[in-house]
Formats: sequence, C-alpha cells, structure tokens
Amino acid sequence: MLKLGEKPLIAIPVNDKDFEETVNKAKEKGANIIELRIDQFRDRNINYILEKISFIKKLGLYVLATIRSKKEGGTPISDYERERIFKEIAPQVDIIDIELSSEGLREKVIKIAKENNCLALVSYHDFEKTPSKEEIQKIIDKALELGADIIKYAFNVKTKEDVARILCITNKNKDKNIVAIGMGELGRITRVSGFFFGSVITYSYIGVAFAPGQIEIEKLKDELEFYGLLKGDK
Ligand SMILES: O=C1C[C@@](O)(C(=O)O)C[C@@H](O)[C@@H]1O
Repeated sequence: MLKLGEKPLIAIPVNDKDFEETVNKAKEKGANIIELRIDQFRDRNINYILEKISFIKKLGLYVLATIRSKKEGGTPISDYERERIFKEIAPQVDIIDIELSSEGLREKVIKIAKENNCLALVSYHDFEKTPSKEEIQKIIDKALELGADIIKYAFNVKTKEDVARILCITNKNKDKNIVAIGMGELGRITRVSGFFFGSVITYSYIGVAFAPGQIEIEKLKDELEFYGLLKGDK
C-alpha cells in the first residue's frame, strides 16, 4: 500500500489522450502517482479503463482514480455511473477520489474504497475563493468523520493572506493526511511549500496543465530538490 508522509509524492493527472506517452514520461521524470481523470476519458468502458490501470501498474506507479463531478470541475456523469465504475475498478487502484460535496455517493465510494484496501481521498474544490480557517477546519473534520484517509482541498488563491491561511491550517492539521492546494498563479507556491507544512501529495503536469498554477514536473522536481524536500526533510 502507498505510504504517505515519508517523502513528497507527485501525482500526474491524465486523460486518455496521448495516455501511454504521458504515463511513460511521468515514470521517467519521477512521478509517483498517476491520477486517472476518468471524467475526461473519451471511452469509459470498464475494460478500457482497466487496461489503462494495468499499464500504469506495470510501470510501478500508483493509481488514483478520479471521476470529477460537474459541479467541481468535471463532466456530467451520473452518480449511478460513477458508483458503477468505482465498484468495478476499486480492486485494481490505490486511491479513490470522491468530493465532499457528492452527498449520498461519497459514503458509498468511501465504503467501496475501504472494502478494496484503497485509500479514500475526500476532496473539496472552491474555484472562487479560499475559505476562512474555520470553514477549512470544518471541511477537514467532516471528511474525517466520513472516514477519509486523505483530505484534499484546492482553493482559488487571490491574496498572499490566502496562501498563508492554507499553509497555516495545513500545518495545524499536519498529523492528518492532508493534500493542500492553492490554485492560480499566486497559489503556485503552495504546490512546493505545502510539503513543509504536512501536505503529502502535489499535482504536477506533463504537456498540458490540468489546473491553474500547476508546475511542470521537471521544474517541480528542481524546486523540491532545491528546498531539500526530496531527501524527505520536512
Ligand atoms: O483536485 C485535483 C487537484 C487539481 O485540481 C490541481 O489543482 O492540481 C488537479 C486535479 O486533476 C485534481 O483532481
């Protein structure tokens, strides 16, 4: 099983366009996790998805399965379809991502993850703002109450105070498995510095960024190296 917190983990989101080329490059460039953004796949046939998972695992990379809801930046897929896909692929993946806002489905998906020895990653995205520290703490506490193994929050950063708030609340919760992301240019710094404050995974990219402020993997690795993070120093 994936060990969190031992060293910074780099996740590369992919869809099924240029899949093998991107995943091979991710392996070559030192990524640890491939996030399958199944919501962006052109084909969501189970065997097609399982082939992708097998390709990733043969390279010794971990698989994070995400079927992002429309309201949090994904594409329109029914909860029934999302549950069906997660059920079918759970035995083969390492982490499953489900939004805190997917009420009803979230409980089922967390149960599916635990029944299949996957880590349940409960995620929260706010593309408008960075909430208050009290609101962020409520997000963390609710995710934990639901049984999350990992809590991810990705907020739109508008000010340096937003950056400070994200890092401080992450530091306050560093005993938990937190993935802290400040989205946008100003938030970019969190994608490296988050590891100093307890964040366990950062999302990078090869080719085209999946979200605002992502850092290309070679530049990210240089920055992690420069700040002594690759040695596991926190
Ligand atoms: O939730 C996240 C984080 C992310 O949005 C980012 O900001 O890097 C990228 C998404 O693919 C992933 O599911």
